Amino acid sequence: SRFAIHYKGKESFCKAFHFLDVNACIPENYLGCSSSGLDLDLSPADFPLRRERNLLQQKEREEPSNHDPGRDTPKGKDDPETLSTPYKAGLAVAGVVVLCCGILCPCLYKKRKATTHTVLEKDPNSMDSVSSFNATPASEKVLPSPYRVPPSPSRFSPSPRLSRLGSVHLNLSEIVRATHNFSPSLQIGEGGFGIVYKARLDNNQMVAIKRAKKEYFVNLQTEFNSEVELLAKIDHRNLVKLLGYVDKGDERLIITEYMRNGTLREHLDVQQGKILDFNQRLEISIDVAHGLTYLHLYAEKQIIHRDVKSSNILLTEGMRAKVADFGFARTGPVDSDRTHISTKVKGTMGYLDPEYMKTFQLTPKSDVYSFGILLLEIITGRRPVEMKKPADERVTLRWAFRKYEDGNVVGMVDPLMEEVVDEEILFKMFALAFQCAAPVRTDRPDMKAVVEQLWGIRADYVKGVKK
Ligand SMILES: Nc1ncnc2c1ncn2[C@@H]1O[C@H](COP(=O)(O)OP(=O)(O)OP(=O)(O)O)[C@@H](O)[C@H]1O
Repeated sequence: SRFAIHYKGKESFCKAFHFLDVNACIPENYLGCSSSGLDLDLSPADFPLRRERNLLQQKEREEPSNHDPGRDTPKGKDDPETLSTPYKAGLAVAGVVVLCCGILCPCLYKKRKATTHTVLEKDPNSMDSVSSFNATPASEKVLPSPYRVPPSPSRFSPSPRLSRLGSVHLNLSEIVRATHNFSPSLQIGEGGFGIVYKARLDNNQMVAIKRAKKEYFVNLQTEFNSEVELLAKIDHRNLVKLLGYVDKGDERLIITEYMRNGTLREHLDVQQGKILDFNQRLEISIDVAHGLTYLHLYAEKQIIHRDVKSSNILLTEGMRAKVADFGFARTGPVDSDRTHISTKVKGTMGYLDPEYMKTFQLTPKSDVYSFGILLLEIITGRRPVEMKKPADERVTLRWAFRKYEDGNVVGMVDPLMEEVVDEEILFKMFALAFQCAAPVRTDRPDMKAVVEQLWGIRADYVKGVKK
């Protein structure tokens, strides 16, 4: 019966082995091949995940944009030689209007200038200082599928505004004061986007402030806009809340709620002092699954996070988990009859969906894949790739599935966790992780189904604990 319960997980993962063997996907990519089209040029010696992510970003920076608006402008319309007389008359009227604006604008500008460094004001117009997020540029085709359920019109209504968000009135001088002029003593971390500081605002609220690195400034502009635009539309207890931003001069700052207990990865590494027990790990998994379900199904626009990993899961004082870092996130297909977006591969190696890497087709199921890898990480404590282990044990997904097939789920549990967990519960957790990490996205459950399975596992676990 155990086999029957977990069969789907096994079947999917057997296909995974086949897929990975055929495409030489896992080990080779990590060791420097570029079967997916990404020239990652990685070697075991310089494997740190951050480096890979930076390489992916760097690769993207190197790619010239193929939708230069200047180049795309059709000749004729803007060419004065080819304009008709009524068109010229129209231009003359437009010229007068522009002249009037030229006279009036300095007055209007003066009025606006006072608010340019204020962030997320209650007035929805304060968003004007953020460049709009281009969800589907010309190069990112959206392909049709007959399977997608039509979304409700409200979910995809255009130009969502920020007025419903709680807001913090911030300006640069307040942030400079709160961070003691970006003092290293207040630094709490550093990521691909820049340095993160903690700070106490004038209203006594603790916040985290991400400051873009100036040297990467131009290249990170899209990432900044993406993070701000997406975070601004989101309000869910399992997603880190945006409190404000500054986009002024050469400063780009994102202010989010401060998460006192740091990242999930830090806890798995016991850097915060206490070992996570099984119940905490299960609750964290459920929280993350809730957050992702919200992004995929219930947000105003479908959002695909693209960088689900343990260092992007932050924990509150009460050890509730929230998904953070929306720098790579993007909106899903806009039309109801579309299922995926063709786009550049972004994310962190080890968590990246192999089908997305191969086909460049992004769907919410890429997040499901990353969640599967995260689930393995949560139960075993291992990173997705453990470079210090012998070659055949390095890739956690492979290592875990082999043990699972041998029926040795107990032997896979994080050795730091001393608690004895019922074997049946562990089988279910691993089976779910393998389903999520199936190589083909159609074999993966959606996040809502994942949540339901996790609820079932929690119910069984609680029953077992009460016995
Ligand atoms: N809201 C927050 N509250 C508390 N700590 C935070 C917060 N945001 C970020 N941090 C800390 O700052 C570190 C860097 O975060 P950031 O999101 O910039 O990068 P990352 O996700 O770790 O790496 P990368 O951006 O390369 O994926 C995190 O690992 C975490 O320790």
